[in-house]
Amino acid sequence: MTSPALAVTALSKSFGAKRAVEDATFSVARGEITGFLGPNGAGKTTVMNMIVGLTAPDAGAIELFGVPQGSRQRDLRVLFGYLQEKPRIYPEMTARAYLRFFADLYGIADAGSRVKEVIERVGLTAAADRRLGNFSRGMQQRACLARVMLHRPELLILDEPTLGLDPNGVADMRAIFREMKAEGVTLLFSSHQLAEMERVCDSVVFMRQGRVLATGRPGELLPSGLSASSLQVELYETAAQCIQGIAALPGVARAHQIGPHRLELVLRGLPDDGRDARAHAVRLLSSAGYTVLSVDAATPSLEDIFIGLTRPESLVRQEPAGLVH
Ligand SMILES: Nc1ncnc2c1ncn2[C@@H]1O[C@H](COP(=O)(O)OP(=O)(O)OP(=O)(O)O)[C@@H](O)[C@H]1O
Repeated sequence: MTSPALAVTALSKSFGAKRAVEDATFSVARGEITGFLGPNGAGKTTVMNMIVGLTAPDAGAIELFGVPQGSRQRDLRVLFGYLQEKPRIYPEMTARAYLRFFADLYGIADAGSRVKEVIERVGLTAAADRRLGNFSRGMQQRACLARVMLHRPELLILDEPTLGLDPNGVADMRAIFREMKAEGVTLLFSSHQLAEMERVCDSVVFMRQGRVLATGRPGELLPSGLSASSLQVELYETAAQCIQGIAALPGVARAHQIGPHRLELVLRGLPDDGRDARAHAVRLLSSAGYTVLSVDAATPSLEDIFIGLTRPESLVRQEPAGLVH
């Protein structure tokens, strides 16, 4: 079996009394885009710094393409590129000069043509001879991304690459990720842009308070308490009037208001079959005297999952403002 691009096992790190990362285990499949998610201070940057060798773990193991970190067999640094959160640029340099400077520093043989290639890859050809200081935040971020891909790494590790970008900048970044994936590059990136993660990620890893809470494919991850028997129900009656009565019905595990006439309902003891669950909900609510206008299987978004995992006491849909930078 082919080894994953990255395997992190039981990784821990403390800074003094602060346990920044505790027993973190996850892997990143080759050729996939993996999103690394968690609230501020979850430990994502610390994990990334340990993966790339900037921070020494207290315990645990890291393998890159099947090779243990610290092994002398191969210089692992050539395998990955790392874009740190808030990377530094040299504002007085043009994008081309900046990239040429690093290409020479890294000893890249075909520096001139490789610089041209990466400039094209991140869509900066027209601006290549402008000074970085005059670039927008999104363009600066693209120049930094170009820098970390100069040496043709097989794995890109990107810490908050979309932080501070406007929606166009985020969409550009997403397109670049997809193109890189199509070329066979593996990506691991942290982000708070949940909707963006959902659209671009093959897999996600959730962290909170130093621990990995969940890993998996976005469509398959379910927050605790949500299951395939979670439904969104639209009623003729107002949700506020009937929420308590519905929550008290036998067979209803939870009921939350999610709109003036909409409820999220979790039924008890049903098989994971959406059709059965919907039919059951209609019968249950109708026989209790409610008028059901529609019932949909609730497909949790990454945002729902994030809230479910990071605030287990609350599965009520909330505005993302408190979670997004
Ligand atoms: N060098 C350090 N010294 C002391 N504490 C640190 C150090 N680096 C990180 N921490 C602490 O470890 C915890 C994890 O921080 P980390 O930066 O890894 O989280 P994060 O998930 O990347 O957060 P953010 O999304 O805000 O960047 C935080 O409580 C942080 O304050």
